[in-house]
Amino acid sequence: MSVTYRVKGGKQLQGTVFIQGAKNSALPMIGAALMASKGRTVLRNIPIIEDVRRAVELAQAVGAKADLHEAERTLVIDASELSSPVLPAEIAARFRGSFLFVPALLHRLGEAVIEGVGGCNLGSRNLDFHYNGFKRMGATVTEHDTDSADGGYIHVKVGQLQAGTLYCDTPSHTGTENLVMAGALANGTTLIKNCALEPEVLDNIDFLQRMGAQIEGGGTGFIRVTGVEELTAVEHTVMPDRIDAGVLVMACAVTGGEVSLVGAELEHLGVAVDKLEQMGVEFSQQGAVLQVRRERPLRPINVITDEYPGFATDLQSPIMALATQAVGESYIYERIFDSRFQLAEELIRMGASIEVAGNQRAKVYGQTPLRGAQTVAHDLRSGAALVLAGLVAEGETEISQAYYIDRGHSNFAERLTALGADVQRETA
Ligand SMILES: CC(=O)N[C@H]1[C@@H](OP(=O)(O)OP(=O)(O)OC[C@H]2O[C@@H](n3ccc(=O)[nH]c3=O)[C@H](O)[C@@H]2O)O[C@H](CO)[C@@H](O)[C@@H]1O
Ligand SMILES: C=C(OP(=O)(O)O)C(=O)O
Repeated sequence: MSVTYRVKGGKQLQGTVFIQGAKNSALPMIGAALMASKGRTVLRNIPIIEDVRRAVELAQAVGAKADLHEAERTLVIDASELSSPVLPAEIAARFRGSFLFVPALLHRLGEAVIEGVGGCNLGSRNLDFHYNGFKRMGATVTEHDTDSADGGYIHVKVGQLQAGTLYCDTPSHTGTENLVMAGALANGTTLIKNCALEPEVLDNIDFLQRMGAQIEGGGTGFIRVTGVEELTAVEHTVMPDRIDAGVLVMACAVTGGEVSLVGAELEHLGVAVDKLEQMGVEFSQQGAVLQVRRERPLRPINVITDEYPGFATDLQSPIMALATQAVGESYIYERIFDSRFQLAEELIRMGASIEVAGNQRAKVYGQTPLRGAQTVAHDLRSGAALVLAGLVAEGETEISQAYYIDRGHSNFAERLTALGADVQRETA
């Protein structure tokens, strides 16, 4: 099935929009739920996105019962019987979060067979911190035909994971989550150094603690996990998605509108708030509602992506689109991924003036009028960013390969349309 978005520009966004549950919280929680050997896990505020649908299919493929109640945004998982250690390529290679199933398979079945890992193509996306951690805990990791056309598979095997001293060379988001989950049912106390501080990592630790895991130090660079005998199925509400919120803030800002975001938390946006304020976006948090507006002309900005609370790399593409409408020269330095600028060529096709130097530095010269064009979403956030560009472009912007948008933003076209935009989603 191919998905295309069509955006007709020129409408100011006004009104109220609901922020979805966080993709990057929900996915590790689905992996963690497979560690409960009895009972039913209930995850509320689950985002209804393609990555979650794939995660549900993957949970079913390894033998769990997983029912996604879309209208209730609730996922119920019964992992009392797991039957297969195989993460099949046709599902696992379609999203990054598939790799978050590995600790549960190691604990429950003593092995995991990884036929593929997907996710946005952003340059190198190594997994050495994860594999090295599993090895330090006693696992063997064997590659089988990984150079072949079908990619082969990786086999991780262990009797029982043993506690160890582990580390991430840089504070990897899913790396931290996987090592914490590996420690949760291991024999002894595991120390993990240089951990990620992202709010979703903390949400997942909170979930694991409810399940009975003994974890200390979440939110610091050092996490200590003392393995327990078993984890219990519990109920948890997934935190709001700060990237979904950031994208919608920028959608409002690019059109010069005024929008209330229900469920968005300013603090979760980290440095992005300060950068957007410098550009001329006004924020006011009233309880669980974040009010956003932009009246004055947008000012240019310098952005360096960084781990939380730095400027999130997942908001780098949207701010590139926004910067095309700022008056002056903006500078973007992408530090986290080594190839996350494929958006630039698409924005240039729409009339933007952007210079990319090497793979990680870009200058955006604004303000340039944008015109509708045929564009391609190269990954999730570049797809969302093209929708933002389309909101201020003259005429119609077509975004193909838009399955990527559906991977991470639920009902994106409908939510923008409810704010007054003209965005259509088509499938063929
Ligand atoms: C499902 C999920 O949560 N995805 C998020 C997660 O991805 P993900 O967890 O894959 O991102 P990481 O934080 O692990 O990766 C960041 C950088 O570290 C490098 N690295 C990572 C692990 C490793 O073992 N070796 C290594 O070299 C990667 O190549 C990359 O350059 O964090 C990213 C960075 O905030 C976000 O963009 C993604 O939305
Ligand atoms: C890079 C992203 O996701 P993933 O890690 O799931 O590919 C993203 O959410 O922008």
